[in-house]
Amino acid sequence: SNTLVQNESINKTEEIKDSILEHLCFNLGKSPRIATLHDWYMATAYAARERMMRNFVSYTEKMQNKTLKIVGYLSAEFLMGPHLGNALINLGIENETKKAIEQLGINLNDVLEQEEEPGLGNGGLGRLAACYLDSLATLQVPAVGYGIRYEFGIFDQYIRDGWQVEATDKWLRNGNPWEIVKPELNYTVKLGGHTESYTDDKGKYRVKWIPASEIKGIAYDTPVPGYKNGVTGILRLWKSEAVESFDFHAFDKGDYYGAVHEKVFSENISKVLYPNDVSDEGKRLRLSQQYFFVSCSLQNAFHILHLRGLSIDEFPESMTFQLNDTHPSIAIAEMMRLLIDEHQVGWEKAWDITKKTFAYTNHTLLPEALEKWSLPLFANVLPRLLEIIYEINSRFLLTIRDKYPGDEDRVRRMSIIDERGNKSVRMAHLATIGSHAINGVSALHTKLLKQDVLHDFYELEPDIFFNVTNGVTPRRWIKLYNPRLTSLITTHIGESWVNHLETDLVKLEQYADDPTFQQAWHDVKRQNKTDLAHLIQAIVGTKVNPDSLFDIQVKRIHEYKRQHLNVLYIAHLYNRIKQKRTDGITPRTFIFGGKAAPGYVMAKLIIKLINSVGETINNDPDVNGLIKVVFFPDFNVKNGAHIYKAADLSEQISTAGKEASGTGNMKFAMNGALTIGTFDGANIEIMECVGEENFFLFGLHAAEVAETKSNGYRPYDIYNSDEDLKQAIDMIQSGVFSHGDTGVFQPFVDTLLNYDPFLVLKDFRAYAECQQRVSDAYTNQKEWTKMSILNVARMGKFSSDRSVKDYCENIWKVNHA
Ligand SMILES: CCc1ccc([C@H](C)CC(=O)N[C@@H]2O[C@H](CO)[C@@H](O)[C@H](O)[C@H]2O)cc1
Repeated sequence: SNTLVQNESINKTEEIKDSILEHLCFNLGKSPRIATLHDWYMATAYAARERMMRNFVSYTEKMQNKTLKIVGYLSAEFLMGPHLGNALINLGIENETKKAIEQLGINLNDVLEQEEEPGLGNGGLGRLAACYLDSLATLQVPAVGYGIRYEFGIFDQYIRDGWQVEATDKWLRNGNPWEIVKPELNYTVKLGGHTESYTDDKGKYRVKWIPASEIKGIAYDTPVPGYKNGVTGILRLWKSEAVESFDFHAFDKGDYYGAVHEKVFSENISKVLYPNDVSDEGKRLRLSQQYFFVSCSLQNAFHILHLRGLSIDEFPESMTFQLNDTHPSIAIAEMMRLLIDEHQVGWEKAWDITKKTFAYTNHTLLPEALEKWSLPLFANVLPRLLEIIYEINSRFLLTIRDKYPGDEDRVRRMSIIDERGNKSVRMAHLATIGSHAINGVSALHTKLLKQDVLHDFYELEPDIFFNVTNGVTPRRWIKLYNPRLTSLITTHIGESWVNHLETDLVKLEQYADDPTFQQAWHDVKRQNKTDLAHLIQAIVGTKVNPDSLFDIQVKRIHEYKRQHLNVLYIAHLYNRIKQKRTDGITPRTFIFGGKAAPGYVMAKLIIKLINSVGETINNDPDVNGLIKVVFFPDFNVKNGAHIYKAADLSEQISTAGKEASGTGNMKFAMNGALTIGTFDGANIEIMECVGEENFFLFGLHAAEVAETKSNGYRPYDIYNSDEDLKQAIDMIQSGVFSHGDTGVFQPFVDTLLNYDPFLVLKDFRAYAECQQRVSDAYTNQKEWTKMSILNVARMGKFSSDRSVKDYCENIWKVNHA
């Protein structure tokens, strides 16, 4: 009965309070009287971690079970976001902890704000890995996330005079209560040097790698709680250290720098995350980082195999690895090296084990994002791995010549080695040839992958190509970050939806026409918008109207994501307002957010343009607040918490065929925003689920984009044929938004009028007309609210639980809860 439940909750509150006070004393050596907010955060974090560790230990015990197949998720990025809030939700103690902390005279939100975000990722790929770890634990799939413990994550973004300014992300400066160092789990990784072949005592041909340097990798484990199931998964991140951290002899000789040189060199490997999320820089340190964490992870896997008393032959049945894009794909060659050089397995058997063990997920079709390592660099950093790749390649090309006799062009196209120019290693080819399954991340993306980037490989082995459409975890992205919507949903359909989204969320449909429910739904959104308006006022200093339509575009800044199409429309609206052509213009607040890769000049110029247009419009009395423009700085998981729940309109306007999937689109729709979007990535599947009538679609389809380009696209002609567009561009060019400075945005205008590689001008008119349909629809709040309810109700498919189940059933062949 509920008195029992109440008592139980009271006891739990007491328990948690005591536990927080104990950790404050034992771990922090502080009394409540002098404790800082950060101390209370640390104490609460330890209290939560304590509850996870019991499950953690029993879970690692469970992993000993020989029959289980463990999933290893290899990713150079894990964008986990703050841990505390999520831990309380998944442990089911958020209410009791809130009470306990209040009884100690503090506010839970203030404590949560204290946590530094572990920004160990750039964007979509890194966040997807984090959502998948949550679902793996919630679905009780034995799994380990393997990655790099960067000392500095993605940079903090500041906006100075409208420009992005990067600052080092010292996320570890106040310590990290969530990680447990495992010094006993350390592995040596070789770099550089050369190889020597010899015949071993059994007369067998062997190769020895004499490295130029050796690095030590130390494991740091972070517990990953499943949702209310007593399961805690593992995120195992590797930190690089020197094998010998102090060279006494160099010191003796007074060569003080020499004495610590190895230490500095070694620790540099896991020092910082590369902040690019599309263009491959091909830097030596990046390749060393990739090989470092992959080698540590595979050596750890063989260690676990041994601890489980399993033989090398049983490797593929006992452990399977997912390659999160090509960044860890050197694993294919490293597996072969460990099997052949360290375990004396023959080539064929080693290859059989390797191919059965690995699967590869592609996350982008952009040519500049496909990793290709220059051969000389590769040979210099990883000489033994290159030898093995040559052997893999020559044996593979034999099968191609066999299957397609005389088709040398196909051989050239499929080779891992790109012989053109100064030769390079195509990592997507290595990943594909060495995997038993390849998948894209949305139906359209997988189709284009088969048609285009990996077409030859698809023709060769069509059955190993799968689609697994992305998903996001409803625990963090609805229950944690939108508590008002969560309780409205739960009071109407129960709470099973949180981990049965596919089957249960749709129960909401029955309330779509219910006026009371509609009102409550509208109020939730209104309150969330008010909260965001306060935050924007506090951080940016701009006053926005929570009754205006909140039109939000938050994601990494990139030309294919077309933030500049959005800005062009805003300039057009401003132009109409200045010309007193305001009919049909609904009050709107345009909110942007997103980081630009530090070396991406055009992306940084687009940030400046957004801020300049905003400054002009927000301070123009003629506009009088009809529209406002805000650039929300430092967009990350923590700030996303305030943004997704407050949107009326989600901008998913990438050039068709360029956004592999998108996951922000899912987070917005799951929180009641309607989408204006192109026929691209997962937008298509979202529209199929929510219904075309509840989605604002516009623009060219991928095939039309290709056709437009192949027919010779002349953006200037469109500029001259669309007066509204022309005037909007002329305003930017003539310095209307830059205090008369006609130079600052010249590169932007030139690129647009002469190249426009992402067809912004071509889609402008359709976008503007679609935005008018949005404005018209928003005037009917009842209808809009109904559409919003139906959007949420029909988003069940996009839970990361469904995605992980797809991987379990089609690729990893493992059971799940
Ligand atoms: C070599 C530099 C680099 C770094 C990261 C990447 C990632 C693949 C970029 C990325 O995050 N891709 C995004 O992955 C998401 C998860 O699948 C998708 O939803 C996005 O559409 C895709 O852009 C490419 C190249």
